[in-house]
Amino acid sequence: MSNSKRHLPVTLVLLFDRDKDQILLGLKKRGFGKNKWNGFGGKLVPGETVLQAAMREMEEESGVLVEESDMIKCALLKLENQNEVLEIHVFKAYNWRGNPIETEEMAPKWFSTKSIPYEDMWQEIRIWLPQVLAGKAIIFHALFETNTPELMVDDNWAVMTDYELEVVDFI
Ligand SMILES: COc1nc(N)nc2c1ncn2[C@H]1C[C@H](O)[C@@H](COP(=O)(O)OP(=O)(O)OP(=O)(O)O)O1
Repeated sequence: MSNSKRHLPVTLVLLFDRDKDQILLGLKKRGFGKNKWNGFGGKLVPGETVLQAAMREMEEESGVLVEESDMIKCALLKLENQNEVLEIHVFKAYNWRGNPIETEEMAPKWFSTKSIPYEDMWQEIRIWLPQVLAGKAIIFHALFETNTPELMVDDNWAVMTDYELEVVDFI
């Protein structure tokens, strides 16, 4: 990986209802990743830690409050294209306050963990999410090719050309 590329940290929170074996996903209503299902998260604001950003974005996008102590770090995704490395800090949570509501950015929906809508999600999720569902902590590094216009499917994240997935004890 090139260290000279811009590294952009963002957060992603996955909420699990253990009793019902369900995961909360949101359909992105606008901007980057519009019409894709994903967890809840986004960019850090200046002065914020990754954990603070994860809590804030979760509440802003879903109306659900997850306490800091209930955020469990479960994955670090390093998604690299020609220009930058998107570093996605992924947390899972089993405890929260409030009920999910539709917001300006996301329309939430509970899914059985056995029927995740992978076909309507970012392409790399189907590779790493099953590991997280199995209770593993992972570091995932993927390379994306962006200069093949005829293959462009996801804006700047056209085609994943290679990846490594490492199961780790902690992140
Ligand atoms: C490129 O592939 C991606 N894969 C996955 N799994 N998740 C992604 C990918 N690209 C973005 N995301 C996720 C990571 C974050 O949770 C959000 C970023 O969303 P956004 O760019 O809208 O960030 P915000 O801070 O909410 O943006 P604005 O407030 O400026 O709208 O998407």
